[in-house]
Amino acid sequence: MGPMIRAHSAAAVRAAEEPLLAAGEPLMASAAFALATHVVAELRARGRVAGSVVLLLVGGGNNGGDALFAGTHLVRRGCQVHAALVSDGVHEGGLAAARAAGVRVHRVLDAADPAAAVVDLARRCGVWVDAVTGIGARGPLRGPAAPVVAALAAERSAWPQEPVVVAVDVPSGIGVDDGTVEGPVLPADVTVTMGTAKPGLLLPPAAGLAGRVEVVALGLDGTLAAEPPAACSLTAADVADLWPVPGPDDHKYTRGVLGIAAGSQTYPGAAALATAGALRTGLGMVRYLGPEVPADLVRTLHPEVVTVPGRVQAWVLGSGVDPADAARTAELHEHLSAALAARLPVVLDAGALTLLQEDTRLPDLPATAVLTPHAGELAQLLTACGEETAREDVTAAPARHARLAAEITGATVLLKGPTTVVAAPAGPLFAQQDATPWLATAGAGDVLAGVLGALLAGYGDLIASGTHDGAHLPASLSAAAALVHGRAARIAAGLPPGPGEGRARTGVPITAGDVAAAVPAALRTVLG
Ligand SMILES: NC(=O)C1=CN([C@@H]2O[C@H](COP(=O)(O)OP(=O)(O)OC[C@H]3O[C@@H](n4cnc5c(N)ncnc54)[C@H](O)[C@@H]3O)[C@@H](O)[C@H]2O)[C@@H](O)CC1
Ligand SMILES: [K+]
Repeated sequence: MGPMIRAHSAAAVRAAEEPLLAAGEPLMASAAFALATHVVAELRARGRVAGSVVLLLVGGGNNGGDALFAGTHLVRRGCQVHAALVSDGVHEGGLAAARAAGVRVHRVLDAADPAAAVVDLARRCGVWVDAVTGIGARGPLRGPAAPVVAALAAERSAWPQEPVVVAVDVPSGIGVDDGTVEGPVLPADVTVTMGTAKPGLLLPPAAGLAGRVEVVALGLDGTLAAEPPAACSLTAADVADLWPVPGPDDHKYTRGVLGIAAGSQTYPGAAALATAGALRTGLGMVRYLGPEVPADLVRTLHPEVVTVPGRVQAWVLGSGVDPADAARTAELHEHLSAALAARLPVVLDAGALTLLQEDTRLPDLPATAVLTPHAGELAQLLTACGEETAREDVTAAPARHARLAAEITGATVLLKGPTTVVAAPAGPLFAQQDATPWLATAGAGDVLAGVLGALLAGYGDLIASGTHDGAHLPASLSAAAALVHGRAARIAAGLPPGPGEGRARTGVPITAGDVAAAVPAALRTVLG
């Protein structure tokens, strides 16, 4: 289990590089050697290295320079290397070294149709190295590089035996700092990233185009370790560090009591699923508060649940609650007021998000309130806050919108999606890609609310005491809950717990109940 994947912004990487470059550190030489090593490893994994034909797509900056120098090493390893120059000027030293080493240079921009010329060349190459732009990119790809990359992206998926695509630093054209994809991008199998990961390699939708991310430290790790990351992804090891494990002196109240006000006459299942998620996560007690129908169901399914009011250390409010139900929303308001007054953590899900939209407290929430919208709910919430937003705006830039909502409301925002993004008003963004598309099923969100609520309840006293690290703890716990929930879904679907683990398999359909039932198995892979 590796440590947290930390990503830093382009500006932070440049600032960290500066003193090393000033001291004469040969960063590009190191980057190029590491890149060549990774290309060789990919070739070896697929057959032989010598005799392989490699295409370098070379842009006008140092990103292209990395590839040209890497080309010299690949020639030495017996590869036939072609460099397609997709910019009028390219790194001079790199070009001279590449030519001297025997890299075949193609000035494709002189062709009548540069995209067709590159595709022609690419068809002869088993590995494509994407070095058009790196952290120096401004906006989506433009100029002649844009149609070239678009043509290669189309060509790649049309191949019976797809080429291996290795992106240098980032897949060219992604939003390096925000993970947006606003123009053509060539999806990579591997991204060899320099110094540290970049936010766009973790954040959706760009993260889905980066493939496996290999970080080449380049000696920047010391400097960057002291810098808070711009984005990060928790690993199982991080979650194990965060997870509350009971000691011999613990009892149910010290382990955490979670109040759940979820479910309704119309949607009683939400109450059962949120409760199931919470109980399987492990906590002292669940107190379910709601009308008779869901309460009966909860008691029948989970006799360990208490259904009378009393002390709690965290709340889950709103899953399966109809915002048009006046009596029920009045109860939610009451619970929310009590939670906020006591500085207790509170998960605001589904119906609670809708009722928040008319609430004067919306811009004044603490980071200990965790909102759990999906893209459509986040768009509605932002619109209610005066930021006209459509669902598509959120899916195109999830991190930016989650952060905006956190800044406006003061709350922590867990944005549900294929990749879960967590944003607090300050501090790093979290991106968790632990689940499987099978998790897109009714009730899965209720289970997540329960898992998160239980985890927050375990930290409830600490959070209420205000002695924790400000905004960061609820965000870290939210990311941890997303990881465990995602792993539970994978296990329930018959997949290996971590996305990178085991043979690629399709998995089988799951229900939300299956996910809740698999939470202990997911925790076994985390806590051991
Ligand atoms: N500073 C250094 O010595 C090091 C830099 N490294 C590499 O250098 C990269 C950064 O190099 P640069 O700062 O030269 O920048 P890049 O090479 O990332 O990009 C700059 C080039 O891309 C063009 N460009 C910018 N936006 C574009 C767009 N939207 N569409 C098409 N072309 C666009 C520019 O005109 C310029 O030619 C890193 O990503 C990394 O790969 C590594 O070699 C490590 C050491
Ligand atoms: K690149």
